[in-house]
Amino acid sequence: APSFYPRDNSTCRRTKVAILGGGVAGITAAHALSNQSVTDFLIVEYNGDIGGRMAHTTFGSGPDGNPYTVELGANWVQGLGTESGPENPVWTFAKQYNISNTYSDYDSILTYNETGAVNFTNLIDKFEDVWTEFEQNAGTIITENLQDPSFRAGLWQAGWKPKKSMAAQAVEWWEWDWETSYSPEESSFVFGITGYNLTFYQFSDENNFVVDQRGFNYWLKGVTSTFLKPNDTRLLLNTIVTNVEYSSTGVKVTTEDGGCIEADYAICTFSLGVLQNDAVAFEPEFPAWKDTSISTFQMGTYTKIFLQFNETFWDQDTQFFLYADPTTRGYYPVWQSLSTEGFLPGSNIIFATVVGRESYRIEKQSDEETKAELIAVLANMFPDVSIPEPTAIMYPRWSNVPWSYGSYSNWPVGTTLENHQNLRANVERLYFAGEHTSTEYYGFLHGAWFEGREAGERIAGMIVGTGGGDGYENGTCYNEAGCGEHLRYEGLHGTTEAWEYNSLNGMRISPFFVADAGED
Ligand SMILES: Cc1cc2nc3c(=O)[nH]c(=O)nc-3n(C[C@H](O)[C@H](O)[C@H](O)COP(=O)(O)OP(=O)(O)OC[C@H]3O[C@@H](n4cnc5c(N)ncnc54)[C@H](O)[C@@H]3O)c2cc1C
Repeated sequence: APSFYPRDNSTCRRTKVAILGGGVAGITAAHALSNQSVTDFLIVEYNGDIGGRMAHTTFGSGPDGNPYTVELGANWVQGLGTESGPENPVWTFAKQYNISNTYSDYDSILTYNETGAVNFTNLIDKFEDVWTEFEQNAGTIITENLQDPSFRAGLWQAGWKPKKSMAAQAVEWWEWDWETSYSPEESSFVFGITGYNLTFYQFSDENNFVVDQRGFNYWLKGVTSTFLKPNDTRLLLNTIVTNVEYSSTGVKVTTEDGGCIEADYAICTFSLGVLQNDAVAFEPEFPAWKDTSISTFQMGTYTKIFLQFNETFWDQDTQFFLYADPTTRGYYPVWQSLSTEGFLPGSNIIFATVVGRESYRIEKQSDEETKAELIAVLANMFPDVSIPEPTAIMYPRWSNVPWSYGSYSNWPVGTTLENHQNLRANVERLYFAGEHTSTEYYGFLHGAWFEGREAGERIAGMIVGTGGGDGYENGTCYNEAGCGEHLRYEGLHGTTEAWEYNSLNGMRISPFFVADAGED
């Protein structure tokens, strides 16, 4: 008998599929199972609510004395879609559940340095010209199976060399680090380009910012209510997984409250940060191919720091304020006004964003220390204003959140599709899904959505289609790339071959097709 059999059978709950995590991927996995009439599943969630990194909290106070709702994690629907083309599923649901949102107008921007307002928006145009050139270079790397260089090298070869200009570095941060939470030096060139294209060319280049006072996760609750009853006993909230024992016949999950679940299959949707920080014990230890992928991919940190004042002393009609610090790249570079029409007008709330090393630095500081730095930056940006004392300050410390350990994943330099496929691949009966397993849309809500669906369908295909010789057959497998086990690579090649860009490796859409569409 497999070693995971519980010492005391009577204490374990039995289910067909244990879904570990109730974020977007976990919920869509459960939805996919339900759609194939597999209703014997349990969702185990650390927090008291579903949504995971689509998480909100209350902040400051409004005219009625009640606080505002602000998003700590995901805030935008990114790449909405067009009438004729495919639509981002998150956008489809955002519309269905009337999620309040506003189009992010990236032309609504003012630029600053330590002397105050200075117009360097021409550098934004210049960067965008370079982008057109280097995406062609990325195409060549793919077709010719060449080595994946850093995003920095890609920029450099296309003529973008910002070293001597803090303004150019601020623009680069706005265009790159702000999205990926890593620097160009740390990021993959090829998968940076494909990731960008598959969201912003396949769907559209529009990003809509959510200000719904019910919270962004309201749509996910709506979706959940279509297949779970209120207080459904299949959703275990406030339940922390501590151990996962897996084998070729099943999975046993132990929770901090002493409970356990025995399942035929499990889908682990914990973030890459959770996997990297040994927050959950997996037994047996993962094989080398799995560990290599977990340690290779990066978990970034993205921090929004919210400030409320008694007045709005910045331009009320502008959405974005970009600051080039004289000495430190990425030092409180982007500021967003929530006091602007379409957001939370009259709220007097503005927030700054930092990522990566700056996030780690301020996570170790007190709110007071960070507040002093923010006020000094605002004093640089607005030399004619005597910056008032904020009435509220708040920021999350994502890299220490025990159910996330970071914000979202990124692809490092010199990666291959094979290495990433190993991040997606199941180990025996334990399957994986989440934003980090998405080849096409890593880092995004919709990445988690597609991967959760695929994991649910792969398993449903096995459960529903037991009549077939392979354990599943046509008609019962909904997943385009097949059901059952994932492809995996026990020996990794140095580069990715052009034909490997296929759905078996999580690339359902051709990166070439998208690059062509983008050129039109
Ligand atoms: C600051 C920030 C900004 C972002 N901005 C955007 C954006 O604007 N647009 C966008 O599309 N995406 C954005 N993202 C990314 C987006 O939030 C994620 O891609 C997505 O929410 C990930 O969903 P998931 O299901 O893969 O993982 P998660 O949401 O992390 O779900 C995993 C679940 O597992 C649970 N869990 C973890 N450990 C345990 C345990 N031991 N026991 C039980 N349960 C556990 C967690 O509580 C969580 O609910 C942002 C993320 C952050 C943090």
